[in-house]
Amino acid sequence: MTGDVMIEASALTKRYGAVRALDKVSFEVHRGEVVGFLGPNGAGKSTTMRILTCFISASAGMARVHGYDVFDEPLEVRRKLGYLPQRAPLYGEMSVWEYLSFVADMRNLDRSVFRKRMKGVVEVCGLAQSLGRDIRTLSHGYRQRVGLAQALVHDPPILILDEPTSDLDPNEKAEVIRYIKEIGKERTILLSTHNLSEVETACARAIIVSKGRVVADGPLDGIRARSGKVRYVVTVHEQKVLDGSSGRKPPSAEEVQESLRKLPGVSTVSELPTDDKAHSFQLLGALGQDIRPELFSLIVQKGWLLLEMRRDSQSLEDVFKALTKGDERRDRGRPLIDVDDDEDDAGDDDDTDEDEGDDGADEDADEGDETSREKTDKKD
Ligand SMILES: Nc1ncnc2c1ncn2[C@@H]1O[C@H](COP(=O)(O)OP(=O)(O)OP(=O)(O)O)[C@@H](O)[C@H]1O
Repeated sequence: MTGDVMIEASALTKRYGAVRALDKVSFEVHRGEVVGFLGPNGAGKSTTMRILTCFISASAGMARVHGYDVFDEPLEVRRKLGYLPQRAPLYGEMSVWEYLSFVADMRNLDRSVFRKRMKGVVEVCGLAQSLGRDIRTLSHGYRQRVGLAQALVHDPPILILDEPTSDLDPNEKAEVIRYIKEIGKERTILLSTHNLSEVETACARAIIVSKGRVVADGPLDGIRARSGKVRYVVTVHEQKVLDGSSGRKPPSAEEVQESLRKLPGVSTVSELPTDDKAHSFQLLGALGQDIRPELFSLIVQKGWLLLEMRRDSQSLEDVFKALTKGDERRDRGRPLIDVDDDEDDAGDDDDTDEDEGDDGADEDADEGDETSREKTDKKD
């Protein structure tokens, strides 16, 4: 293994027939990091994760997990990682304990090692009260906890979690994220999600993919600052003016907007909805400039009654939207436009359904889904 790189993807490309799902995706995840893997629907998150976990092969490029090549050394890779796919591979008729011991058997774990390990796993996933219950009787949130537990049974140093909180209610989401944070204290985690607040809670770094490409990779603060803009929110009273400005009339929204727009350094002014008797506006300005003094002078000079003024860097959500704009992928596919790397892909140009996984259970159902989705895409 080179240094402490635990996951390495280098120029990963994946084609499903005419669809280029991944286009030279490269990134590294280091020991101890909890990295958010973000992207809109169809951006290529699951495809990347399925390659890293040896469930499908790439059309081109290279990936290593804990220093092992996912194509040449899949058994070592699987030993080193725990994987929670989008739909956890669970057997509803088994109890939680039966299921986890079944997973341990699949992994050839010694019984005594399994029992010892279960203590920690059960605690960190909050399953102590549910071990005897049939999985089918559990809520979504608890099922995801069982999914997390199965990924931890063999004590892997690396976890790959594919949208572990989708389908959960807000309380369940918060719970699962709490468990992930706890687990992340001792492991390296790649966590895919649509939920930006989850990334802000659990991760210090994020990788954003869009249309099969990495469009941002770095600490969250760096990504937020990427837009090069800061945001100001200014709110003034709709019906009152500043004390001592009695001769003046309260401003109209148009007047406020027009005056704000004229301030030097302001690039965009947009009105924000508000329930109060107020006019509220969002302004965008350059990152290196602070226009609050000018804003304040303007407001005093006009005699407006200021209710709120704040300045903050753009939110992760703003940057995410800007970076992934137009990537709705409603067609769930992206046609192959350039074919510049054909020579890399000899013999693997038209990957069809190719789950190589042996995780059983619902994974089989996934495979069926994929086959039919692939057929639909091909027909289209
Ligand atoms: N088996 C398949 N056959 C054909 N196309 C596929 C297959 N699996 C994925 N795709 C396509 O590859 C692209 C990337 O899909 P992927 O599932 O990796 O995205 P994602 O970012 O995980 O999306 P989501 O958040 O919706 O799960 C999409 O256009 C999708 O339609």
